[in-house]
Amino acid sequence: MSMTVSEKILANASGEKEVEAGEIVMADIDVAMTHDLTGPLSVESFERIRADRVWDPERIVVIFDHQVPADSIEAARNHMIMRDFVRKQGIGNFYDVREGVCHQVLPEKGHVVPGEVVVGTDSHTCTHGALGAFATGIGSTDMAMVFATGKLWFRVPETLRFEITGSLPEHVYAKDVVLNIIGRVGADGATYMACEFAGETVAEMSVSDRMVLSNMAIEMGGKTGIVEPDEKTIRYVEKRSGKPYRVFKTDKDAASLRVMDIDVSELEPQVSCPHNVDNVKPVSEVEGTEIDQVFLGSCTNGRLSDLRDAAGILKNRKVSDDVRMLVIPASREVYRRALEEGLMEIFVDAGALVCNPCCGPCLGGHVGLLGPGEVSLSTSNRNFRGRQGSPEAEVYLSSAAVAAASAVKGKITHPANIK
Ligand SMILES: CC(C)[C@H](C(=O)O)[C@@H](O)C(=O)O
Ligand code: SF4
Repeated sequence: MSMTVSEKILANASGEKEVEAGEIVMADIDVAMTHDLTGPLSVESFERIRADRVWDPERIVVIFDHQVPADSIEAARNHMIMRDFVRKQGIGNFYDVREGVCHQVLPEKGHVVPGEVVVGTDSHTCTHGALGAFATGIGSTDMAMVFATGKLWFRVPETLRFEITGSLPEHVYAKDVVLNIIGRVGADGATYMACEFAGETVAEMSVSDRMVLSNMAIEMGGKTGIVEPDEKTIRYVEKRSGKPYRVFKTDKDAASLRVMDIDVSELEPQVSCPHNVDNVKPVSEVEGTEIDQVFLGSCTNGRLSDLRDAAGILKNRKVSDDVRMLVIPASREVYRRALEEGLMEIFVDAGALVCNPCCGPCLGGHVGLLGPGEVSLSTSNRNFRGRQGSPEAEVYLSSAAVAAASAVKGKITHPANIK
């Protein structure tokens, strides 16, 4: 039977020859990730169901990223609960406060390979689909069951495949592509679907750019965001992981497959406007909007290429006196490489604040919150009311290049217009 890549992975994981969209399967979990914010509830539920030992400590990854270093007594207590769990269960894959955002660190450290089923107690776990895995966010209580049994049930999703063609114009990035798609499809337009990103534009993209696409699949309701593995994926994975992998691809005549064609050759930089991610406009329509803060970072756009794009614009320029700019590398590896390349010097000289790798103000729980009436331009993935602090603040979302150009001007600016 013809199947999509997601169906093939779920069939393989549940010991079936074939599965169909809509069917319920019980799948073996390859990687189970939890973090400092949602982990304590999983641990509590695990104890409540009287589970004693986790099914396989090697398949569990625990990472602290949302509130690091601890910014409250409650956060410190959460860290203690998780450190204790890790110790008791003998979990070796543990990243304490220093490593960065889960969705960057897991791929970087080789925890994810093509063909796997990856679950995490975080909605942006879909990011890992960029490596050809079926990756999805689950609830903390579901995770307790995964910890205990190594299995989880899934309804096999239908697939919505975006066939993306055309070369990206200057100043246009993966972020613009995915914002444009979300603007067209709507925040609930792909609910419970496997969003598949394909076509020549995706083939041209680096693995890190593909992660931007997969990362935002959840913002249109997607169950996962997946890219079929190719040589770039294999190269990325072989450099970082010794795990065996399986390459699955979509059969074009799979019954559950819907295809949407997207041509990006004329695309302008895109901005998602308050207070919904699908309120997407070309930058020219919002150019000149005054901003108070720029946040360059997160699991969407805190990677080395984003820091490079921003530094390219900030070099020999200054962040506007009216703007606070926060630069938060997505991981320690990104931080380290940015240091080596001299990018951090550029940010500091421009007047930006560089923080330790973490989620930062992305979900309004840690550093750099907004006050009432303030406006933020952020490279992250959500702009709901109150997302980065005050419910009376406004959050716009963009690429790293638009964020950097706007930081210089103090208002939303097309990167071509900074001279
Ligand atoms: C804290 C966590 C539950 C949450 C998520 O699931 O996505 C966060 O990472 C976010 O981005 O809103
Ligand atoms: S960076 Fe933002 S979106 Fe990503 S995991 Fe952290 S809080 Fe969630």
